[in-house]
Amino acid sequence: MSDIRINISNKTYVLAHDTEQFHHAIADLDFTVHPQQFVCLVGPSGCGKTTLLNMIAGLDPHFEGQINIGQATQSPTIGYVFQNPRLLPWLTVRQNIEIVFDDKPPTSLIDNLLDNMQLFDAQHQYPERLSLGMQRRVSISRAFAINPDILLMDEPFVSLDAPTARQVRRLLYSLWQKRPHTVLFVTHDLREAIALADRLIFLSPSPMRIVSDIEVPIAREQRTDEGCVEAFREQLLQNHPKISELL
Ligand SMILES: Nc1ncnc2c1ncn2[C@@H]1O[C@H](COP(=O)(O)OP(=O)(O)OP(=O)(O)O)[C@@H](O)[C@H]1O
Repeated sequence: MSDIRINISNKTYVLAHDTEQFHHAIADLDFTVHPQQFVCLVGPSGCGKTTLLNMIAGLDPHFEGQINIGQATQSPTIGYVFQNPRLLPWLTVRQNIEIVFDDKPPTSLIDNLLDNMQLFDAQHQYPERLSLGMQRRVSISRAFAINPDILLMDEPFVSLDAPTARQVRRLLYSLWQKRPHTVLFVTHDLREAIALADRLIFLSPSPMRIVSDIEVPIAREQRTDEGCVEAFREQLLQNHPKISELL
């Protein structure tokens, strides 16, 4: 897998054709993500983060600019964890993960994912019986199942209570360490971003641009130390006061 280059000069939504009303969502956004880098995108509500992920996923081709992922000859595999877990209610946990395969996947692959996400005992349950935290773990497992080159995650822990979010974050992190992929992870939570990311990209209100692009210098083994994360957060807010306006 090579670098991902994102260079978007303009993304505009047409709000009403008859009155020529537009929303200028993204302008002059240019950055490169290196293989297996974990990047958190942080920006205010409505600034265009989901729009950007949809464009990278190929779900929205209507923009000016270029997104270059991997080799031109080989299209990359992209996993997408949406804000809403989007599980199929008539399928069990296990079937909701298996559904991303054309043929039946190896039993051990699904077993390992279920095990890693602490879902093994719930594998035959249907989504309506699952807590939101469990549903989110299923959707993360489903995205990892295809062993993606790039994993797009759109606020996957939003609306979870703090202890559940911490638990799912730890599970995600340990899964990612076993199978590192390039990750673009959207969040509003600066502590969460610092605990997970190699790099933080702060984004402006629309039209969305990069405000700051900052490496996280904390060693991986120290990321579970909340004191360490908090100290870096305070330092960041002090050195880059504009960031607090974006949270
Ligand atoms: N299909 C669409 N048609 C018109 N406007 C849209 C469409 N999709 C998104 N928008 C607008 O584009 C802007 C960016 O939306 P987007 O969902 O990408 O923001 P976001 O940063 O992901 O927000 P949040 O953090 O609240 O999820 C918003 O003003 C939104 O109303």
